[in-house]
Amino acid sequence: MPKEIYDSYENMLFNLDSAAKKLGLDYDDYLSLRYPERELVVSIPVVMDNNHVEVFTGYRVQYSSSRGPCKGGLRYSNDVDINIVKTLAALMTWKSAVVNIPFGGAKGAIRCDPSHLSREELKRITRRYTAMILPLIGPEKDIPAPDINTNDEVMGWIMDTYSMFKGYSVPGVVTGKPLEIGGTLGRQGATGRGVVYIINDIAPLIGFSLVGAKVAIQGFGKVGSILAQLLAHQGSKIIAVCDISGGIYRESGLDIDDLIKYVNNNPSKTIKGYKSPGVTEFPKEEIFYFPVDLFIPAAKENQITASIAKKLNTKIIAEAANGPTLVEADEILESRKIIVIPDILVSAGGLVVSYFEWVQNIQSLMWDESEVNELLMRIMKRAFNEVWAVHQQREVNLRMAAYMLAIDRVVKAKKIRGVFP
Ligand SMILES: NC(=O)C1=CN([C@@H]2O[C@H](COP(=O)(O)OP(=O)(O)OC[C@H]3O[C@@H](n4cnc5c(N)ncnc54)[C@H](OP(=O)(O)O)[C@@H]3O)[C@@H](O)[C@H]2O)C=CC1
Ligand SMILES: O=C(O)CCC(=O)C(=O)O
Repeated sequence: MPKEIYDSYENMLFNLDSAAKKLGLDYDDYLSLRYPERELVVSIPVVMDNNHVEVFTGYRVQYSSSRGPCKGGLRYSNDVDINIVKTLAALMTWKSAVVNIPFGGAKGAIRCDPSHLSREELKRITRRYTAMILPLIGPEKDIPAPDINTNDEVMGWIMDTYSMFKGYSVPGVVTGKPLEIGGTLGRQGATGRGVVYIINDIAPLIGFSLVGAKVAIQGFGKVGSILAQLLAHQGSKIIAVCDISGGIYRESGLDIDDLIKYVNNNPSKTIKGYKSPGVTEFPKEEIFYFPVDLFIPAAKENQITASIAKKLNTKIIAEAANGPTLVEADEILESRKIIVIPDILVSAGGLVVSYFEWVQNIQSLMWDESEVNELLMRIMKRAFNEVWAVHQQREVNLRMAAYMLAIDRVVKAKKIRGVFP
């Protein structure tokens, strides 16, 4: 058993190397996949509301463009560094390949705490960051999208800044933007919707039913809240959720529609202070320990460590967050027969609908929401079936199956392009 790996990039490399080995790849054929194509670190000077200047650090990592333009979200958080951005950019590469859409992978971040910044400060930081990464992005090169603590409004600011430099409107430079400026119907709930589609796909194959299933969810943001709502509407009991402020629990299931309304109206945009009959509070670190049928990490990476894996009391984990499970935890979960549906498959819904948004932008088309959701379901189902087939044929777990599918596709693209001898 390998030592417990807390370095997220090492964690990703471990999975990449294992998949390459199982595929029987030559080291020469996949060595370049262990490195990002391009990394940019920028220092962003911004005049704050108090008229003093602060300098923020920003990142954009383009991991691979072998299968198409680089694609991936932009995160605002105090705990980002180049290592985590590289990891997330790699995961985007594998994710695009698993769902077989013509994108590579990228990720961006700005080290900041948005809860301590005014809207105007955030806007100035975003605009300056955009100007500084401008040579790297564009509809044919690299297309940012929302991730932790960013949203459609932030995407609108990026689009505007990029368009100002170009001298004309370029909607296709970002996805996840407001509908009024070229966003697509269906993007806001797409990641959560994709998670629920995949759980519905796997359910009959493993004798699982979402109706009446007990669920715990870590993270109640853009992804966690929507998937909680969709699962609740399908008859699951969401017994516990948490965000950065703490957790809430109700044995008979939380009223998710009511909770979403509460969070939207709460000035802190958290679940803190939510009261309802039968609801009790718990410290957020305890989210892992409720006896449930389905556990969904929807917050951030490196959450499920070996010690947590030993105690998790669930049948299935659906990784809505990117990179929530450490390698050593994976081994423990497998030995405990807990099924892990990996991030690069189950969380791909947002990416897929971003692809639809980009397609609409470059063709000046506008699709109906039903068209978006139907095609999302088809693409997610195709990806699930392909991962499941590798899982069955090669007798590997679902993460390894997804990595094998993805890496094979990226290596083939590189070979066809003549990158390797
Ligand atoms: N947005 C997207 O389309 C996609 C996102 N993802 C991944 O999903 C995850 C969530 O992203 P998203 O929903 O967009 O981000 P948001 O910023 O909208 O939400 C993040 C949620 O996680 C909570 N959170 C953060 N840290 C902790 C913690 N230590 N313990 C418990 N809760 C915590 C936040 O709480 P609070 O709000 O109180 O800070 C918030 O509820 C990330 O891993 C992201 O990379 C994956 C695919 C696509
Ligand atoms: O919508 C996108 O392009 C990317 C979303 C993302 O960052 C992710 O899937 O992690």
